[in-house]
Amino acid sequence: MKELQHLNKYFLKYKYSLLFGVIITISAIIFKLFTPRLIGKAIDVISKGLDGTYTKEVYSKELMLNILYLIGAALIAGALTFLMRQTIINVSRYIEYDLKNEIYQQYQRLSQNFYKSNRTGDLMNRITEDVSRVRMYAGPAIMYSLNMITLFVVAFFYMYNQSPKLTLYTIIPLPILSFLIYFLSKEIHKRSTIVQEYLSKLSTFTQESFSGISVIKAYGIEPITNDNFEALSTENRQKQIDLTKVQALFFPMMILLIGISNILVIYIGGKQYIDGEIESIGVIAEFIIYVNMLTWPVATLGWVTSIIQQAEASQKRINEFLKEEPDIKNTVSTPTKINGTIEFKDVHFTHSDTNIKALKGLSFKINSGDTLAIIGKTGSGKSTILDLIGRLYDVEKGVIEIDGNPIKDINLTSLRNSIGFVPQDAFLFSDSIKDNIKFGSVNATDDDVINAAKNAVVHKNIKAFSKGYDTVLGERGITLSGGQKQRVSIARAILKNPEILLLDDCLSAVDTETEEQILNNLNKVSKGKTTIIVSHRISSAKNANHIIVLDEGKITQQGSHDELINIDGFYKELYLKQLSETLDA
Ligand SMILES: Nc1ncnc2c1ncn2[C@@H]1O[C@H](COP(=O)(O)OP(=O)(O)OP(=O)(O)O)[C@@H](O)[C@H]1O
Repeated sequence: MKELQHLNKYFLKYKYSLLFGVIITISAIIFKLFTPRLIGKAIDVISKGLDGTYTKEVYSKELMLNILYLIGAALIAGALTFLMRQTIINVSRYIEYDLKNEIYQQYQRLSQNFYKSNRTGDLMNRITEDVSRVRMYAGPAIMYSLNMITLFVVAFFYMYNQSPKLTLYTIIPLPILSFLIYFLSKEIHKRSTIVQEYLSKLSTFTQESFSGISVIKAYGIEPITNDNFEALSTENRQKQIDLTKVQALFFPMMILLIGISNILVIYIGGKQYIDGEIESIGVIAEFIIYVNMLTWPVATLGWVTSIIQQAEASQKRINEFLKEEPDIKNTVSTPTKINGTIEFKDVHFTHSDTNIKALKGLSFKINSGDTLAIIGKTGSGKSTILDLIGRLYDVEKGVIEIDGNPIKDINLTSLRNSIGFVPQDAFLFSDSIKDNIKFGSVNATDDDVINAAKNAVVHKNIKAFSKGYDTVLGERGITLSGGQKQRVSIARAILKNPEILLLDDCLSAVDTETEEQILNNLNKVSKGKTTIIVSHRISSAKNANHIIVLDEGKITQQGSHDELINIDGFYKELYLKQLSETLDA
C-alpha cells in the first residue's frame, strides 16, 4: 500500500464527500438488514396464525404491519444505496480526473530525452489503463470493503443473538469462498492483462495498415497483411477463450458455496428447532437470507484484495513517471528580454540514446537581426544545432550564449516564446487550418492569420478549399500535400512574430519558384529578426549574411555565398551541381 499513499492528498481533498459516503453506506446496510428480521417475524406470525396462537384479526394486522415495515425498509435502503454510489463512486471519478491531469502536466514538464527513452504506448497506458485500475481502488474497493465490514459486523451481531451455534455453521464456508475468489481474481487479472496486450497489438496493427493502406496496395501485399492479421486474431481468440474459462468458474463457485451454506442452515437449524434450541421457524428463514446477503460481500473481499494489488502495481508505474525530473530546468524565475544574438562556443553534443556525437566542438556567432544558413550532408548535425538553441537538450561541453548570456541563465519560457520554429517534418494538429496557424499566437486576428499565410505563399491554396481557413485537417479532415503542410507551418512561425526564426529544411517540398517567393517574403517579415535557415539547397542559403557548411558535426567551410562559390569545397560542388540541374530543367 506504500505506492497508493500518493492518493492520500486526494482523499484529503474530498474528505467531506467521503465521510458522507461512509455514513450513507453504514445507514444503507443497517436498513438492508431489517429485511431478514422482518421476514423472519412475518413467518413467525404466519406460523402462529396457523397453529391458532393468533386470532384471524391479530394475525392479519400483524402480517400487514410487517409487510409495510418491509417495504419501508427496502425503499429507504434502496435510496441510501443510490446515494452511496453517488458519493463514493463520484469521488473516485474526481480522483481519476485529478490524477490524469497530474500525469498529463508532468508529461508536459518532462524533456525531449524522456520521450526518446519511453514508448508512446507506455505513456498512454499509464494515463489510461493504470489510472483506471487505481480508480478501482479509490472507489469500488473502498465502497465494497465498507459494505462488507458493516454488513458482516451488523449481521453477525443479529445472528449471534438469535443462535450462536447456527451462526458458526453458517459462516464457516465464507472464508473459503473469499480465498477461492481471491485466487480466481488474480488469475482473471493475469489473463485479462494478456488479452489487453493482444488487443493493443491488434489495434496497432490495424491502425498501421489503415494509415499505410496506399503502400500496402501499391506493393500488392494485401494477402500477406490479411494472413498476418488472421494469425494475430487467432492468438487473440485463444487468449480470450483462456480468460473466459476462468471467468466462467466465478459464478458456479459462488452458487456452490451459497448452496452449501443454505443446506447447513436448513439442516442444523431444522435440528435445533426440533430439539427446541431455537424458538421459532422464522429464524431459519432469517438465516437463509443472511447467508445470501453475506455471500456477495465476502466474495468481494477476495476480489477487493486483488484489485488493491493491481492498483498498487499501477500506482507504482505512475509514481515512477511522477518522480521523474525534467533534464531541462528553468532556473530563472524572472522573464529575460531577448534580442537574438546567438553564439556557439566550442559546443559538443552527444545524443544520449544512440551515443552519436552529433556536434564536435562547434563555434560560430550570429548577430541579432542577421541571417545564418547552414548547409551540410544528411546527419551532419544541422537539426541538432536548432534543437540546442531551443534548449530541447543541454550541451555536453562548451556553451551557447544568447545576447551574451549562457543559455541556462535565460528564462526558459522567454527563450521559447522568442523562437519561431519550423521543423523538418511539419506537424499539424487535427484542427482547422486557421487554428493550426494561430497555434502559439491565440490572440491573433483573422487578418493577421491571412497575412501570415500570404507571406508563406499558402493563402491561395487555402482559399481554394471550400471551407477556406476553417477546413479541418487530420484523419477525418483534408490531407494537405507535403509542400502545403510546410507552408502552413511557416505561416505559424511568421504569425508568432518571434525574435529568432529557426527554419529546418522547411522548403524542401516546395518548387523553386515558390521557394523564391517565400524567401523574398521572409526577407521582409524577418527584418530585425535573427534567422537560421537549414537547407540542402543553395537557393535557400545564398542570400544569408553568413553561411556555414557542416560535416560530421564540424564546420568545414564558412563565409558568404560569393566567397564560398570561389573556394573549392562542398559548397562550390553543390552550387555547380544544382546550377546544372536548374539549367537542364
Ligand atoms: N533524437 C535523436 N536521437 C538520437 N540520435 C539522433 C537524434 N537526432 C539526430 N540524431 C543523430 O545525430 C546525428 C545528427 O543528426 P541531425 O538530425 O542533427 O542531422 P541533420 O544534419 O539535420 O540531418 P538531415 O539533413 O538528414 O536532417 C545523426 O547521426 C542522427 O542520427
